[in-house]
Amino acid sequence: METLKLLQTRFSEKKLVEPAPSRAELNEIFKAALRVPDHGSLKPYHFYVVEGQEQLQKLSDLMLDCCRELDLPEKFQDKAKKFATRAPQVIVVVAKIDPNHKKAPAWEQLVTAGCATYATQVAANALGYDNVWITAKWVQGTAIRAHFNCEADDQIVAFILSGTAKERKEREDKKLNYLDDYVTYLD
Ligand SMILES: Cc1cc2nc3c(=O)[nH]c(=O)nc-3n(C[C@H](O)[C@H](O)[C@H](O)COP(=O)(O)O)c2cc1C
Repeated sequence: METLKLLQTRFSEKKLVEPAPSRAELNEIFKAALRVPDHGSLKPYHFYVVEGQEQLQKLSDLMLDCCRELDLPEKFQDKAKKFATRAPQVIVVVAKIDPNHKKAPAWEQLVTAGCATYATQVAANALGYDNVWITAKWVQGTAIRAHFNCEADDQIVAFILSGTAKERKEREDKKLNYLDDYVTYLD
């Protein structure tokens, strides 16, 4: 699909089934993610690809642990229990933050990790796949942070649920109707 059209019509899909991007396709996707703007060329992110029932179930169990640790309401526990069945692949994006970097403060590094997440989503879309970026409060849980090797200042910024939409929505650009609310030209 034409690049501009893809960017203008991107949307999330939450009901995801097989197929998900293959290893070779993921390599192409991550090559796109690694080209996002990056003050200081720090590459302040790491991607973990979680696939297969065993690993997805492990992640679901960890989420449940974190719900208990953080005393999250029942609805989060229900979501955690169902997590392993939500998508065939989950791409976890961890912002690897150096709080003492001279040029790029922590917030800039976090923004770069966010850009890398978005680039991952859109690159997968360009290959014909669908996804949704979720987080939820369990990203602060001790067990999940440890599972993804988070150091003290690191932050899990995304679980990208990845696969193919069960029933793909039509692409539309209706969200471009209210540009004036978000854009001001100072001329
Ligand atoms: C940092 C971040 C965290 C998000 N966390 C969640 C989440 O936990 N659950 C959720 O349903 N959507 C979450 N979203 C929003 C979805 O990714 C998505 O953008 C939203 O459902 C709107 O759909 P659209 O992308 O098709 O416009 C998050 C988005 C961002 C940028």
